[in-house]
Amino acid sequence: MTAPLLSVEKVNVAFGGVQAANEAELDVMSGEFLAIIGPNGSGKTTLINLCTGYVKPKSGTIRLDGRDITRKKPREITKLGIARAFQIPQLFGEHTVVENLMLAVAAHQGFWDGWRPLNRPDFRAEAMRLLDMVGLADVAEANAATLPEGQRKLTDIALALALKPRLLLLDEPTAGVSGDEKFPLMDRLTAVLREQKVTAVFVEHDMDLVRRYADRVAVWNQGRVAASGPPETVFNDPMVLRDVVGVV
Ligand SMILES: Nc1ncnc2c1ncn2[C@@H]1O[C@H](COP(=O)(O)OP(=O)(O)OP(=O)(O)O)[C@@H](O)[C@H]1O
Repeated sequence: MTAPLLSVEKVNVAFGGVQAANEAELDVMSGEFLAIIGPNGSGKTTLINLCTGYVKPKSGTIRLDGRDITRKKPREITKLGIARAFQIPQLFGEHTVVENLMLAVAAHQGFWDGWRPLNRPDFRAEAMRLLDMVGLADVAEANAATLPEGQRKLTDIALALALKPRLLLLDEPTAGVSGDEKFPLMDRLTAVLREQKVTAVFVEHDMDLVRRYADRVAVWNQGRVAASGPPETVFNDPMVLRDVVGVV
């Protein structure tokens, strides 16, 4: 059997009396598009924080391609290949879209030291390549603050791809996006990730999106996976329907 790209092994973390990860176990296979669903407060964002180094577990191990990354800093984890797209895209609104991308490209290449000129042709070319990939070349010169939410999300994805990740973690990629924009956004996102061979884990509350886009669903409940499998199996599980889908 192939080894998982990411493995979460018996991970525990508590905040006060809340057990946000409770002997959590999860394997993510290379090439998967895995959805994480579950009730509010069940630990979905904590899982992302653990895998990106923003929260350290009390016990347990997290591995990327077999390598222990449990105690590594967020920057080191990014370098090893895990990127994250935030629920609320963090863009420099007063700068153009392409300038935002150029900063990410420069940072990834180690040029983020505040004085080197960032406006290099090679940074711009790479930034434009990434924007083209997510379908935003036309708005490259627009101020980031003027973009509609769906395009802001795609810009955020392009920023994450600038880091050349093997695994991308997305916390509610369509949160705040209008109903009309959701499906085109997810179509573009999944196409780009498959084309770039990036494995993805996405936390999602919209079950229509999960049914349509996930290869596999992991149902989070009380800090651990309560069920997992292809969408058609998971959404026919009476426990999931009763305890999770009814409340998400
Ligand atoms: N940094 C923190 N400090 C204190 N408590 C936290 C922290 N992070 C998470 N928690 C708590 O841990 C539990 C799990 O939170 P988490 O955000 O991971 O859940 P979630 O499943 O992502 O919820 P939602 O669907 O509402 O985003 C919650 O009770 C939350 O209040």
